[in-house]
Amino acid sequence: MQIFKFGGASAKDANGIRNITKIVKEYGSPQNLLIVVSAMGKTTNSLEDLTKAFFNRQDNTHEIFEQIKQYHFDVIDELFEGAEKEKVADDISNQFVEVDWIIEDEPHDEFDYVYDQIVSIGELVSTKIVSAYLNANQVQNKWIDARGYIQTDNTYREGKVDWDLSATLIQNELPAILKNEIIVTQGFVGGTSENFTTTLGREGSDYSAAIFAYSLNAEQMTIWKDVPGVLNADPKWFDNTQKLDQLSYLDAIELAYYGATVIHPKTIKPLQNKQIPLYVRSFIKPEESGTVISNEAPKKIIPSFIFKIKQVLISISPTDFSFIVEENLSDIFEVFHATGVKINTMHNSAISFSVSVDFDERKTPVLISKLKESFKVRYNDNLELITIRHYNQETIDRVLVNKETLLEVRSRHTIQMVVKDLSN
Ligand SMILES: Nc1ncnc2c1ncn2[C@@H]1O[C@H](COP(=O)(O)OP(=O)(O)O)[C@@H](O)[C@H]1O
Ligand SMILES: N[C@@H](CC(=O)OP(=O)(O)O)C(=O)O
Repeated sequence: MQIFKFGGASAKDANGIRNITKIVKEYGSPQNLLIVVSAMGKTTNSLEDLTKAFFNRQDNTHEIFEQIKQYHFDVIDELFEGAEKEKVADDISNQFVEVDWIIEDEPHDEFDYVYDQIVSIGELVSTKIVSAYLNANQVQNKWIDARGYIQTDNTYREGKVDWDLSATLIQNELPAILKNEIIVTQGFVGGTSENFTTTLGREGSDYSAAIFAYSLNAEQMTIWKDVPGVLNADPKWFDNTQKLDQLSYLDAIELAYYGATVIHPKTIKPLQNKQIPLYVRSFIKPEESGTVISNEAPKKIIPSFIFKIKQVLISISPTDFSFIVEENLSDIFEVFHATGVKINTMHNSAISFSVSVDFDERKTPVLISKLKESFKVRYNDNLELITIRHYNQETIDRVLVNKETLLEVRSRHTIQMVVKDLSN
């Protein structure tokens, strides 16, 4: 059993979908292959814009949606002909109608719930297109709705997976189908016991693929990316990156956790639990070997760099004479939990607790005002968080050129620095 995952970058246009088909034909097998696909290109961002526009009752709500639809219909136009084209276009129109119904009403429901009902459409339509194109090109496959298999609670935008139920549903139904044909399904989406749609968190399609891999006891999982494999830094920010041919599960979890966006952080643990190797390979050069993530540690350790921008460094101190650890930490964590803000790094002294978090236009102001109800709060925004895994002094010096360090946290293998860019 193999799992392939194709992300938005690989399915961004008609040529991308042709390339996916070529890869499946060359490197996949006609049975025992489950393919997880994300929304096409940057569709999820556009659907987020649509959800916000709908909530803010913006005049351009319908215009944004029309652009999203047109993007998909243009791809269908390029990929299919005649009756087949009409059939696929009809199917996609029917999917989009579900969103039309939502945005024609007034926004009454909770934002996160509505977000999931709208944003999930990206994966539903991309998989219909990919599945139809594969079938039209001699790759027999069945489209399945992941919402019937990946079961979550109702934490919208960050659905918590019910592993036992999901694994049971997957094991009960999918192996029989996979004996005869390939399955094509959605990443990122799940379903609740009441049949509402949830999403698993941004970039969660890798995680979906891992849930299927775990539940089906796959021999291996491959994520096809626009990079040659896992590199020691994001090539969008860093020149002269090096490919890591081999990576231990532990290092991969740490890199993803600290923000290496090449793999969703929740992806690795389920694979590690079942010792399923994860291959990260290039859809541009599929013949190359990529990176393998498994139990085997590489012989040579290469330092890795992770940058996160738009950081807010928040310093929290008691308004009375109490110490931070003994008396205040649980209250502070409670506020972070209640506002759904994740801490990227933290440090405490006797009377202050500092954290760095991603700036979020909705959540950050709420977090700060809630903290201000009980604490003295100071904050600094527009900062960067630099993490170096397997650091040494030379690597630290390299990243700190023209930066002022505001916070530093070190462990044996990892250093994190919150810095201000002085060149702006
Ligand atoms: N350490 C890293 N190694 C490789 N790519 C990285 C790394 N960190 C971040 N990236 C970024 O991850 C991107 C691929 O992931 P992503 O855009 O989520 O793909 P997809 O959406 O197609 O699944 C690359 O284009 C690269 O910019
Ligand atoms: N489409 C979702 C889920 C996802 O994982 O996408 P990608 O595989 O393109 O990162 C997102 O953009 O968040």
